[in-house]
Amino acid sequence: MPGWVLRAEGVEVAYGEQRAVAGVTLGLAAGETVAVTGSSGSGKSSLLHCLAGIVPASAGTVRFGELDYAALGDEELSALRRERFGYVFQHGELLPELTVEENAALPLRLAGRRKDAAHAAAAPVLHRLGLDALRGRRVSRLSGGQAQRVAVARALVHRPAVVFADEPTGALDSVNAAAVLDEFLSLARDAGTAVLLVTHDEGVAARADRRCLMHDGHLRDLSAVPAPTPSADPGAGAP
Ligand SMILES: Nc1ncnc2c1ncn2[C@@H]1O[C@H](COP(=O)(O)OP(=O)(O)OP(=O)(O)O)[C@@H](O)[C@H]1O
Repeated sequence: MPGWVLRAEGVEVAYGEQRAVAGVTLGLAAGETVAVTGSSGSGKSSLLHCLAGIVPASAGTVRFGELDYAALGDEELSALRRERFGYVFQHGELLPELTVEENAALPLRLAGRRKDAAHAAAAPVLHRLGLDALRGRRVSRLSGGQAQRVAVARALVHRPAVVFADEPTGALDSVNAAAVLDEFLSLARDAGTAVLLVTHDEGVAARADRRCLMHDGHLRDLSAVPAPTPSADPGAGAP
């Protein structure tokens, strides 16, 4: 078994009577990208929010390394989310009045890094994402594709262990979506960051290392090696 950076076992997420996630076991290895697809309402976002420590599991366990979320206090869980995780959501959720580099450097500033140092650390990430010329521009004045690149930079700038991405390119046209996704995943792989990617888009999912399908709260690993099917003729191939 690989050394999982994140591991969910028998996880359930319930909203009152409704069980959105119904017993999911999933591990993420360092540097690995796992895509979860499934129809609307199948529980993809609920699973992602639970693994990200945003929504509590109503049953089962989620562990980051050896750390069991259920054993962490609110402060510890917030610190884990802020320092070890990154997030890319469909609508970026950037701060529109801040500049590109201020947004990208935010996780480092929240971790107590001084402005100059935080911006210096953000520079190579912005460069990889083709944002050099836009560093001083307010996010409110960017195109959708540019803003989503900034969201990717912000998710990765602090070299998190895991990035959670929910329809990360859902607001972009297909050309922009493919370009942003490629840059995102190659930056994450280079940094050894695991990515949990939730999408309904088969083209997006096809870029992941491993694919899982969510259906009615249950998860199936589509990359798992199928059990060998018994030969129709047991004697075939025998000497
Ligand atoms: N905060 C909530 N309160 C109550 N029910 C919720 C809540 N969030 C999700 N649900 C319900 O849980 C089920 C799973 O929703 P979820 O958003 O996880 O699915 P999804 O696969 O991500 O869907 P989509 O692709 O449409 O985003 C749905 O029936 C949804 O209505």
